[in-house]
Amino acid sequence: MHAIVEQLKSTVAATAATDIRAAFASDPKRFERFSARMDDLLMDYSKCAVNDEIMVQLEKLCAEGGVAAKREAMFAGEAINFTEGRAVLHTALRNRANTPVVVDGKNVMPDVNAVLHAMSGFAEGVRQGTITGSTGKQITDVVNIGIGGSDLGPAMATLALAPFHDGPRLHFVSNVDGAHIADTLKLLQPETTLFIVASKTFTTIETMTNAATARTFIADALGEKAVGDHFAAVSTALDKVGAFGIGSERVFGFWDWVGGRYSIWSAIGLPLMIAVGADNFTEFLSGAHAIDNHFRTAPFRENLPMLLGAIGYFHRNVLDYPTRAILPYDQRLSRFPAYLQQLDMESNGKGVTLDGTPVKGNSGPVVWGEPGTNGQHAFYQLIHQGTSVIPAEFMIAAKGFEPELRHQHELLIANCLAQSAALMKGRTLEEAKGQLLKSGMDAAKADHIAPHRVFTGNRPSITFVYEQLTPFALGRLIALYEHRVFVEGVLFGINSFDQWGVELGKELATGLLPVVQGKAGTDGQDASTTGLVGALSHLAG
Ligand SMILES: O=P(O)(O)OC[C@H]1O[C@](O)(CO)[C@@H](O)[C@@H]1O
Repeated sequence: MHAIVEQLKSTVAATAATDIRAAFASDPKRFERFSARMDDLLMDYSKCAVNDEIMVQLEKLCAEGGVAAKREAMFAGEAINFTEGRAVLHTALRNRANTPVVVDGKNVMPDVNAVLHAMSGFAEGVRQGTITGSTGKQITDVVNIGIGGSDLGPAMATLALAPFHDGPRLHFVSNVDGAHIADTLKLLQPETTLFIVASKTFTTIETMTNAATARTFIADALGEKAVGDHFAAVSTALDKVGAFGIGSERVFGFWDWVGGRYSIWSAIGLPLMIAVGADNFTEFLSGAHAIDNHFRTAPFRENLPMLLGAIGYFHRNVLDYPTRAILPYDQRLSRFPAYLQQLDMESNGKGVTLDGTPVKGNSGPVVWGEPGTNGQHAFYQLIHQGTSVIPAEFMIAAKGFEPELRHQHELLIANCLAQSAALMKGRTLEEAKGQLLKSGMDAAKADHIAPHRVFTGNRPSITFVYEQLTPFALGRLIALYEHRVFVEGVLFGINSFDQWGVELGKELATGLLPVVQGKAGTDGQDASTTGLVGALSHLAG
């Protein structure tokens, strides 16, 4: 592995591969050679600093890194999340072929199908008004209370699939900041509100605290007995849910082999199903299943997740780029960058390899982004002219859902394509100066101003194009990124499926709560924390 990375670095240095602009000038077939398709989903990576030699080496890297074998181990239910002793089987949740998937000697598919069946019965009951609130009124508002993977997936996907949303209104409460639930409850009538408490562990302090506040909201308005009619729960910890007082017919389970950030396909997707209906949810699963099959069978140069992972690794560990920007040209994908932050950074933000030794080189990059065109008017300045190179990942549908606003979609497409072209082409000093002279500026001033109007170009980007953001297309897009994270994790040599890095802060917060409440002193706290506690308590009065 290390040898191929070194080889890739020398290939980059020796072949002037980073001159993407020159590569386009000399090869009219570059787009055909460095793009791949899966049905209507096109991945254009021709604007990355790759050539055939680099692609051959990346393929070799994936082969030597054992990506294919590890992929099969994941699909087969091996306990690849070894620090937690768990299989990693979110793929079983969308296994529309229903082929057996065996964990600890048991085929999990009957349980997966049974939960899906129960979810659709409940979701359709809420949507059609056969499941009502305690006073018999139809549910108009559903509030999902969860955080991290128990929030980001359904929140992102519900927004993304707004054109398919014909069920009750959905709200998402995640933050332990009381402002979040208070602002949400202000909009709601207890009689017509259903809360879904979503927590894999059913111990997460944010979710349990918000759930207790929601419970009081119902009990105060409708009486203690009404609670059962206004709550449902999603969890792997069914014993803990029972103690909260939610009837078993309203509890939807999943399993420890589903990671939180991979759980949108499980009962965590219940709010999405209530919003768009069971058939659309099934389509969403089918899109992901299509990518799963593609990931397992397509050859490297046609395999979208493999290519995306290999190029991601190339950017991070060969070219040393510290971040990547996710730039959907789709307002409805505005939460997709946040979703990918958890997926990618919680999975691959690790410092040790599988054998516990420090990662050589880099592990996962910082992932960030905002939808275009808004980002253009905010941070694209730095992407175009800043001192760091930031690989950008664009995505755009050929068709919007508003035929009457087609001209707006055309503008959106033009902007998306213009950005990747500008990043690649840039503008030389001569071009900048020529433009200024043409505009009538005198030569001395043009000399002075032109450097500020230079774009270095050669800034890499990947663009995804698809027909329309349907449930199928969204499922495909998410699964594509999941497998990209998997490929990169294998190449980094890390376990992508645990998240010990979130634990220390949680432990310290538990210890600090009595200090903040004034029930314990600051003995043993560091001087900064002691000072901050003092300042906050003084200000709170
Ligand atoms: O679903 P739970 O158990 O409430 O956890 C919420 C989130 O918290 C984390 O464990 C991180 O603290 C995530 O991995 C998870 O998605």
